[in-house]
Amino acid sequence: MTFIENVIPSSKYVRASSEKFPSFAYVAITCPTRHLPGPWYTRFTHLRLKQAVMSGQRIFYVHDLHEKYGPIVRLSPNEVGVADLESFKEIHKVGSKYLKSEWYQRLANFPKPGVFTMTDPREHALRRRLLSRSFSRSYLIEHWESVVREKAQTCVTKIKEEAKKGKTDVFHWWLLLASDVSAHLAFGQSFEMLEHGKVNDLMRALKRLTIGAGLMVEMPLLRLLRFIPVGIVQDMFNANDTILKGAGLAVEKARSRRGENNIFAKVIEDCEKEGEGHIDSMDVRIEAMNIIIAGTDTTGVTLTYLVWAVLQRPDLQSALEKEVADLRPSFREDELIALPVLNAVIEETLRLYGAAPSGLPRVVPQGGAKMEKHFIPGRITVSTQAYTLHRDPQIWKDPLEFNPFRWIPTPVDPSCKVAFHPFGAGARSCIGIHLARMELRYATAFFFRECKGIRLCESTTPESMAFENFFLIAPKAHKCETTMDGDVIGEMERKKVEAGLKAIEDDMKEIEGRVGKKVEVEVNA
Ligand code: HEM
Repeated sequence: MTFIENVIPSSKYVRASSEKFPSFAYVAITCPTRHLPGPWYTRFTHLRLKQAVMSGQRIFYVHDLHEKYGPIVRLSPNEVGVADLESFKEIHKVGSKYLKSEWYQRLANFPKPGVFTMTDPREHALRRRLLSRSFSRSYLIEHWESVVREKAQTCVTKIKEEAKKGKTDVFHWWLLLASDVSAHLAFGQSFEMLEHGKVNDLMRALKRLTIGAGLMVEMPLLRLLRFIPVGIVQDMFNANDTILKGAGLAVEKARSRRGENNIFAKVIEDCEKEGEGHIDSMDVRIEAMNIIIAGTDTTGVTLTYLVWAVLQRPDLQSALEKEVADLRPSFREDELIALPVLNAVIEETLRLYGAAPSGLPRVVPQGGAKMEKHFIPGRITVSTQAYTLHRDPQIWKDPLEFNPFRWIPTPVDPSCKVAFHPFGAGARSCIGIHLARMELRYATAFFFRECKGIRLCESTTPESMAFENFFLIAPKAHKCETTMDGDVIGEMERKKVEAGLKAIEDDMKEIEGRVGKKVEVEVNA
């Protein structure tokens, strides 16, 4: 690979050019996106974009470029950012010819692609149809609602116990909840991670492997690290076989007709009954892992930001606490769906803090496409990011304000409805949406019912909660501490006294300024 190919990889025109004229001038002149708006250096290289990706800043970098250059912006010679609503609809509509880019294939760290990483539309449609039935709302309600409810309740009990003793990290607990739910669905048995307060070895290994895959997709040379015989490095870059072996339990459970089945029992049954599609035992293992990867951090992070957003607004917190306090003790999801404040808070959290706001890369079909007023050539990658569309002032009133009441009454403005896509859109939208919403509703309801008056700890600040963006977002500090310890009224009184003393100090300074000398005052508390 020449230097130029390294800077602009996997591009035919660069390969041809580097053989003849290995010069930047040639690259800039032949760049297929040279006519589009964007910083000058993006005609030559993807390095600036890559730097943003590797430092966890991609959504901010791309968002700033849209603010500066408009809804269509060149991000690298082969990639274009799109924040235009009409183009977004075209790219993600059902039956779209814009297919997932090879980025997803490179992300697949297993021997075969699964539903998330498949790029071939026919292969994907067959697999998706098989899995969809197990993720439909009616199937989930019939078979899994009680499991989700029970786990959300256990999780909140743990949070409350810890919060009363001092402080509790809700980020840790929400991740455990989502992990426990996904694993139970995939394996057909509870790993009791909530009960133990920590993830099990298989989940820990899977997490490391996912981090490794995320790094390798950006820096393919890291694959060489597979040969370094150090435990943590092996876990990140070479643990596929061990993990897939562990995932064999998913197959076992699905094939046994005894005891608790997992979601694949239905998939295999349908597959055998109707003879449509094919899913072998390796596919089941891979999909089991995919569901855990796709269903854990997404839900855990979203719940964490929900708590963070609400606890900063005492009026909203009281309204939510009151709404869920009125539920009957054995409430079900149907009743939660009818609660206006609870659902509005979830929607607004998904708008500003949904865990997957990054660019979703798709390839422009052959022949190219017109987007806004620009022509985008075929085979160029276009990516739309929810982070930008969810903050577009042309679509949302006061877009940066966390205001759940914009969702009441529904339906909201039609363009908001189109632009709102925390779960993606079209044929590749999130298959776990009903499960995720069920978890969000139960966890939020139990939390604000059981943990009345819970507060953010001083360690939880806008800086600690700033986004780190590695495809998903997460709080920079990797924690979100809350507390129910101490006397809330006393705490409020202390704050009032402090505010009063500050006001007196300010007045004194002003008087001193006027009289031109220091004034002594005695405060008797
Ligand atoms: C709040 C929680 C969640 C959010 C914000 C979320 C978000 C998303 C988004 C944006 C996509 C589209 C990705 C793309 O186009 O590249 C997606 C796809 C997907 N999600 Fe989720 N997700 C959540 C929860 C879940 C859960 C609980 C599961 C399963 C247990 C799940 C499984 C999947 C799968 C398998 C796909 C790929 C679908 C396909 O390509 O056909 N997600 N999700």
